[in-house]
Amino acid sequence: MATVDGLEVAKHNSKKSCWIVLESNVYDVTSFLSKHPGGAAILLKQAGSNATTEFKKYHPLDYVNDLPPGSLLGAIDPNTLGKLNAPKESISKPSESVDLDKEIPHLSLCVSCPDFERAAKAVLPHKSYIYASTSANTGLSLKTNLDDWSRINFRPRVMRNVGDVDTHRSIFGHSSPYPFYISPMGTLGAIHPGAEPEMVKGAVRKGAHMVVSTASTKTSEQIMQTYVDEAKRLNGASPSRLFYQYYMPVDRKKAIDLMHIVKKAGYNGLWITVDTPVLGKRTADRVLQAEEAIAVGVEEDATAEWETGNENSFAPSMGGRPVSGQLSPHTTWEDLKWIRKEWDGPIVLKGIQCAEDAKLALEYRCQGILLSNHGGRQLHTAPSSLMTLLEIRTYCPEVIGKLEIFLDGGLRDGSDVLKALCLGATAVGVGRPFMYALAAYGAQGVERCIDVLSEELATGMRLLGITSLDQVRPEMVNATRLLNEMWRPEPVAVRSRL
Ligand code: HEM
Ligand SMILES: Cc1cc2nc3c(=O)[nH]c(=O)nc-3n(C[C@H](O)[C@H](O)[C@H](O)COP(=O)(O)O)c2cc1C
Repeated sequence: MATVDGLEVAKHNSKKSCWIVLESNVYDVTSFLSKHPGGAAILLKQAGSNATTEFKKYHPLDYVNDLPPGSLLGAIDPNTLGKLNAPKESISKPSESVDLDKEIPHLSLCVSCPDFERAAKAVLPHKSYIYASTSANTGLSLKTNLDDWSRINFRPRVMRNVGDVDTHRSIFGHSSPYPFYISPMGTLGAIHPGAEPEMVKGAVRKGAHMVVSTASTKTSEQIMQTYVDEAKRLNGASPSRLFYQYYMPVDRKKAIDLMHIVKKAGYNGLWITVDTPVLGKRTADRVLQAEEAIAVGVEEDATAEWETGNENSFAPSMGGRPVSGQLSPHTTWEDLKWIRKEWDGPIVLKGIQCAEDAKLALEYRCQGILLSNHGGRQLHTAPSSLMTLLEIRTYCPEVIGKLEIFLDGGLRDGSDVLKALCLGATAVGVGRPFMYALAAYGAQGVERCIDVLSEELATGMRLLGITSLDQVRPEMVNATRLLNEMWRPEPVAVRSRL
């Protein structure tokens, strides 16, 4: 392979000709600028420079194989690395990389979930914090998620000998000390240098289950390897299991290949995300991208080239842009038939938002449903998962007991977990609190966040008058306020009295 001089690379630093160094190779990404789902600006900031560190925050290295043929120009001459440009400064406030030296609160000061968000905000680059914290449109779905938990109250019983409590629950036969798991979240490399493996370490050390995102920074195999290594280090003592969140590639062959990779790697179940036929409107991310583009002198089109096509092989993740090819607007219930042929383990549909679809999931022989509105990042004013659970209890209660029922969205306290369980949930997913804990403290933060939720749960159980999660009952909560607002079918024929 030819050797390229650093001085030559440095000259190709504009949108007319944009070269970057990744690991030891030089790539011409000029024709890729308008196709990059992360936008042209982020590549142009690296034009003529070594983009490896920045690249690794977002992508596994094998992404370079998806550059157009002919992009690889040769190996960078190692003696000329000093002649490369320095990457252009980002406009992101306060800094572009995770700065672990920044003043963050001592971990012991994190005693409830919101404390992790404050710590993360102090340490995260502005762009990463926006990615993690924001939601769709004006943010109303996220607000509903958070609010609805406070609209249900407990109905506690007293004098019940609550000395010892057991918080164990199983997901598809895999027992865990907790009835909550870590929700799948993409692009953790932008949150912590250790990315998904760092999150896995925290989960395994505490015995919590975790669902791994298709849009991860590391490959599914690398993430599983960390799990295996960490479990081995603990002499197999951790009951943790990894499940896989699946964004189905449009291309059938790629979709099947991905399932085979995941199965071979040893994931214990497939969480198929179904609330994402297109990406929701990620308002804050889009503003940020536009600001970045203006700062490097490119105007991002409202619809870039890659948004109009149908095919590529990638997952949606960070940023305000949809990635075509992975978000298939054409998916239907019938697809579950061929998926079932390829995947013989448990299937959970992630993103069920009404009773009718819960019933369909049962008819299509899924093993579980996850009631979720994607953390408020998809449909503007979508229902909270709690509201969907009440609908299911009212209109198709037979689903509960036949399917494993999961909920996520806005859970920020162990007592929220308890409320969901009282109403029939098998277990719940928690997203952002773990992301924030990872951002500020790495695996240790993840462990701490598990402890916080677990302690709140155990205290809640005692004060509610139960000692095991087998004792939870719907009459232990008062859900009247939410029930009053629950969807009801239109009366069939209302005759006018006028
Ligand atoms: C060289 C080949 C590259 C390919 C094939 C590629 C591909 C992609 C794809 C498919 C996405 C969509 C989401 C995802 O799967 O994560 C994406 C997003 C993104 N990429 Fe790249 N990328 C490349 C280089 C880079 C480089 C060098 C950087 C940074 C310097 C970068 C930064 C980003 C960011 C930040 C996003 C998220 C969107 C945003 O927040 O703006 N990419 N890229
Ligand atoms: C930053 C971020 C990234 C996410 N990435 C994914 C993803 O890649 N796949 C997916 O199915 N859900 C994704 N989600 C949704 C979560 O799995 C989950 O539904 C949601 O975060 C739960 O809400 P909570 O964050 O309020 O706990 C993401 C959520 C956030 C906040």
